[in-house]
Amino acid sequence: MLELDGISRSFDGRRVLDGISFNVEPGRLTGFVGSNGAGKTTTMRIVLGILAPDAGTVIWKGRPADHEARRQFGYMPEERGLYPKMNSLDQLVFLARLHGLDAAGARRKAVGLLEQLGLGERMKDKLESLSLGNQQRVQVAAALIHDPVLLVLDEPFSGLDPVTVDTMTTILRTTAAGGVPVLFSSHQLDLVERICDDLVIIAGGGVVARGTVAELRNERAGARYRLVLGDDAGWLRDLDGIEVLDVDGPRALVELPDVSHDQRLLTAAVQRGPVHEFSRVVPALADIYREVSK
Ligand SMILES: Nc1ncnc2c1ncn2[C@@H]1O[C@H](COP(=O)(O)OP(=O)(O)OP(=O)(O)O)[C@@H](O)[C@H]1O
Repeated sequence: MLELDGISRSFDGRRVLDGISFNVEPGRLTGFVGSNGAGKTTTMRIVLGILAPDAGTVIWKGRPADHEARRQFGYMPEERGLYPKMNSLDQLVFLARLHGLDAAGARRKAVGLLEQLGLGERMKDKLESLSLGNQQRVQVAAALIHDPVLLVLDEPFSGLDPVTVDTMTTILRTTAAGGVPVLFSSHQLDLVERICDDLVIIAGGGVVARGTVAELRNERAGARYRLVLGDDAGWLRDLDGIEVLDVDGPRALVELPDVSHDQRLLTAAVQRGPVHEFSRVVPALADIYREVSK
């Protein structure tokens, strides 16, 4: 539904984005990952129309995104940008009115969102008096105040404790479940791996990997297997065509010529005795990230 097609952008003659293309599908959480300075914020700003690309197109529902389409996008910028001295309710009412709601409608919407985000009791407190996690919730509320058709968030999880991470995750999931494409950047790979449906990794100005987390992990999994047997696994060294990488008592790590040999290995192990664990070693997202970002 959101499509980035060949987006390029330079600053002071230095090319930061060089033909970035990927899609963000409705109803899915897409994680956007890349090292510091890889160009995530620049990409998001281009999606929102805050920055213009030197080349390429942002396409929304099959057409180049124009001002009208972008008015309906929701954005939580890296620099946040709400007023610290104003209370949450007033800020949200103000934003809702900018989006065309009347006074009563704006208030209803703002109160509803704040209550949904667990801030009902604090809505009259100045933003600066709230904890970082609660401030972040207000920032998300600001991005959601006009029921956006697309939600883009720059590092929404940064600085949050595990409980607030869960609240933020629920907010993003609920938004996605309503059919909204959600794109968020993060440096917390374990978190990205856990919550996102699709993943885009950028490095060196381009997209170096994209797909579902499972696809990316399975594509890069070799034919390496971990076994935990009933007793010493040293006998695996005598099996033809199997490279034993490590044996530690009943535990072993082996490499097969390819995955089609796995049943032969399993059968041999079962014939010898109990098999407590037999699993293909699949790389973690952090390993994939390291590999593709080199
Ligand atoms: N307005 C600007 N003028 C000059 N250079 C810029 C500008 N905006 C971004 N850059 C440069 O472009 C590169 C990409 O920056 P960007 O903020 O998009 O990266 P990022 O992936 O979001 O990084 P981080 O993870 O650290 O937030 C950086 O080298 C940055 O210094």
